[in-house]
Amino acid sequence: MTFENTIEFAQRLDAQDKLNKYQDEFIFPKVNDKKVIYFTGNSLGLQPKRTKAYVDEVMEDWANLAVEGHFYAEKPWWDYHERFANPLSKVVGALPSEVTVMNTLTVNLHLLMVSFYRPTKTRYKIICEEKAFPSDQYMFQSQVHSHGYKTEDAIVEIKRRDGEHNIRTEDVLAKIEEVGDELALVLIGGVNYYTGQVFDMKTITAAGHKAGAYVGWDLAHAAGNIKMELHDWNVDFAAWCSYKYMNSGPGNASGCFVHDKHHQDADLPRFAGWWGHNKERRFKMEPTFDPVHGADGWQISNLPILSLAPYLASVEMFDEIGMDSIVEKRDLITSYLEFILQEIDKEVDSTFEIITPSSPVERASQLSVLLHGEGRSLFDFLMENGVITDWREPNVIRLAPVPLYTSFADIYEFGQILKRGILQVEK
Ligand SMILES: Cc1ncc(COP(=O)(O)O)c(C=O)c1O
Ligand SMILES: Nc1c(O)cccc1C(=O)C[C@H](N)C(=O)O
Repeated sequence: MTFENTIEFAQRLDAQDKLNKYQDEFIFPKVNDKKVIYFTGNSLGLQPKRTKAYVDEVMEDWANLAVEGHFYAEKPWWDYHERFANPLSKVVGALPSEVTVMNTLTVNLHLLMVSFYRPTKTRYKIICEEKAFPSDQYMFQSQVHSHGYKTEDAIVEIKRRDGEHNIRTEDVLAKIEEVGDELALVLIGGVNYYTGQVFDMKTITAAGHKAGAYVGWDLAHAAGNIKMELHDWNVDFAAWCSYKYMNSGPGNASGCFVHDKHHQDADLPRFAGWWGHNKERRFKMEPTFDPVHGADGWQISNLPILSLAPYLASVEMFDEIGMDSIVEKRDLITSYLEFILQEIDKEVDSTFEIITPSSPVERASQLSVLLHGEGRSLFDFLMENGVITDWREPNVIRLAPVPLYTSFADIYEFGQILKRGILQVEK
C-alpha cells in the first residue's frame, strides 16, 4: 500500500479498520483536556471500560457471600483461573491444559527455572540475550549463584555485532552450537523490550533442543502482541505479564505455559503449594502433594481473584477479537508509523534513527527511535503535548501504536506534533 502523510488518508484507513470501534472500549488519560496519543501499551496497557464490572462483581460477591464466594459466587473463586484456559491458550498458541495464571512474571520465571534449570557439573550454562530486561538479568544471576556457579562462567549472552542494533538469528544458533554440551537452558525475551525485535522462537527452540537443553521464553512483550504457536514450536515453558499488551492493570498477574510433554513427568522438581494439588482432593487437606496434571499443577497459592478479574476481562476481549485481526492491524499501523517518522525526518532533516528491525517478521507493535540529536527535551515536548511515550536510557524513545486503541489519525497527528517538537527543540 502506498501511504500518504495527510489526515484524509489516515481517516480513510480508520474508516476501513475493523478494530476502530475498540478505541471506545478504553479509557484514555487527558492532557490539556484532550485524550492522549498513547504509545506506552508496551509498558502498561490502557484500562478497558469493561474491566470495572469484573472487579465490581468480585467486590459484590465478597460483600454478599464472604467465604461462601469460593464456591457459590456466580464465578466461583476456587476455580476462577480455569476460565482463562481456553481464551488464553488461543492467545499464545497452546493447549488449554498448558496455560495457567498466577503470581507475577519474574516470580513465575524463577519458579519455572526450578523445573527447567537443573544444572549439572558439565551442563550448567544459560544462554540469554545481551541487554535482556534487567529483571531477567538479576534473575539469571541469582539463579546461577543459588546453584553455586559464577555469573561470568554460567551466563552466556548473545551479543549484537558491532554497529548493529539487533541480534542475528544466525548468531543465536551459532552460540547454541558453540556452548553445546554445556548448555542447560536457553531463555530469551520473545520480543526484546528495548528494540522491539521479535526472535525466531521456533528455530531457536529447535536448536536449543538439538543441543540437549531446555528452552523457555519471557513473553512480557509478546503476549497479546504477536501470534505464537508455543505448543507446536515445542517450547518447554514460558511466562508473561498481563499488564502490557493485555491491559489487565499495573503489576497484575502473570500467565504461564508448560508444554504438555512435561505434565506427567514426576521427576521434574517444582516448588509446590496447595493450589497445585489435585483439584478434587484439595480440601481434604492431605499431607502428600499430588499435582494437577497440566500447567495448573505449578500453582502454589490460593489465587488473588481481585487481580484475576481485570485479566479475565482482557482475555475475553482478546477471544472476541482474535489474534489474527490484531496482527493484521498491527502490521499496517506500525508500517504507517514508520512511514510518518520517515516523512518527518525528510521534512525537518532530523537525526533520529529507527533501531527496530524493518522486516515485519522481526517486529511487532513497537518502533524504538534512537534520538541522536534531539534527546530528552524532545521527549519532554511530546509528553507535554499529549503524546505518551517512554524514555529508555541512554537515548531511546519507544513508540507502541497498540492496534486495539490507536487510530491512524493518531499517527498522523503524532507526526505533526513531532515535527513541531523537533523544530522547536532545535531553536
Ligand atoms: C522482558 C521483561 N521481563 C520481565 C519484566 C518484569 O516483570 P515483573 O515486574 O512483572 O516481574 C518486564 C517488565 O517489567 C519485562 O519487560
Ligand atoms: N511495570 C512497570 C512499572 O511498574 C513501572 C515502570 C515500567 C514498568 C514496565 O513494565 C517496564 C517494561 N517492562 C519495559 O519494557 O520497560
